[in-house]
Amino acid sequence: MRKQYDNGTVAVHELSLVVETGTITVFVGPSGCGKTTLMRMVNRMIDPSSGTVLVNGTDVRESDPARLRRGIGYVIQQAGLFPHRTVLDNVATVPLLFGQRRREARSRAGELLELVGLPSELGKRYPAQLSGGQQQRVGVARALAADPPVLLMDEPFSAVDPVVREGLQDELLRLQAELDKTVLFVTHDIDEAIKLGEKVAVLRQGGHLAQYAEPDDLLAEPADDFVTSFVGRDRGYRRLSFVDSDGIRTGQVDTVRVGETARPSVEWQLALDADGRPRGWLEPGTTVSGPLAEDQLVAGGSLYTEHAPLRGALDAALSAPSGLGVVVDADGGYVGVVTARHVLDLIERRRDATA
Ligand SMILES: Nc1ncnc2c1ncn2[C@@H]1O[C@H](COP(=O)(O)OP(=O)(O)OP(=O)(O)O)[C@@H](O)[C@H]1O
Repeated sequence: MRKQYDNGTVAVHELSLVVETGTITVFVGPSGCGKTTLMRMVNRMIDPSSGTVLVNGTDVRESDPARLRRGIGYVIQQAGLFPHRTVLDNVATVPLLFGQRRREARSRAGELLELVGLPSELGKRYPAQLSGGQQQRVGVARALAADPPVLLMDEPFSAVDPVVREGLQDELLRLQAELDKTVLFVTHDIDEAIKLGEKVAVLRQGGHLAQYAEPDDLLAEPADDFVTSFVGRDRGYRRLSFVDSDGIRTGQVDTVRVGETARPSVEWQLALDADGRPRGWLEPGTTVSGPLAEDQLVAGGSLYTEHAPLRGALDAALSAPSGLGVVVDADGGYVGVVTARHVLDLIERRRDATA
């Protein structure tokens, strides 16, 4: 399909692509490359100049717009909530519009708030009384209220800080594992695209499709210079997100307990809390008199949960002051340590094995 606006701007140039049902497909590209135009052609807020959009095999132009949009949730940046309605009524908007009883709609809205990770008490507040990340979750809950099979998400997380953003991304992946929606997700952040997309469509100016591939393939074999520059210089490192850590060597390190007496050592010692979770490092040569307190510790690096992809293991090693990445189990308990050398050895061994 193609979209040329009245002023002559070609926002989408002869784009043709199929999105798998029940998966997250991410559209990524620089500002102005036609991503929003594309989303809006799917729910008929904009009509294509030529070509067709099929949803479940039906041309959207043959569907009644109100019915069509009921089956397609739309989440946008800044959430776009109604400021004078409570959070609960915001979420219940569409079901009410379609004649559901107020009591039922509100009770379902309360369930949806919990589903997106918000306490239902927040339902009584107005949008301005929530943080940006909470508003974004309400936006997702509202889009899910009509239980649409298709969700359009247009830069839904770009207005929040990186930490909140990561939480929202994790939440979306968790929800998707449960709900199996067909999600079309727009972003200009390649890291977000790679994390969320089962397939990623890279667009360039004029809505040209530069590459449509699974994230790992995109990083391994960018189709051209544009995609190469877009996926960035760190793509070798990013690709480790898709590499398993089977067979990685790990080691052990001396541990001490916070609140107990620690012996001086010429080695780094890892401090654990009473539940065996890492709290930080005791630097070599530190003398401790009396029970070990948290303020005597050097902050640790990122933690690597065992069996997670290799990127986390390398990051843990590189970010630890001791150079020893801390490996934890699913409950956060200390398991062992991993070094950058261990990660590189594993990569080399695998390369040798396939050569
Ligand atoms: N109503 C309109 N009339 C004319 N041109 C438009 C209109 N809407 C968008 N455009 C132009 O079409 C192109 C694509 O816009 P679109 O909003 O789809 O891009 P985008 O990739 O979503 O951008 P961003 O990442 O900045 O949101 C841009 O050049 C834009 O200026």
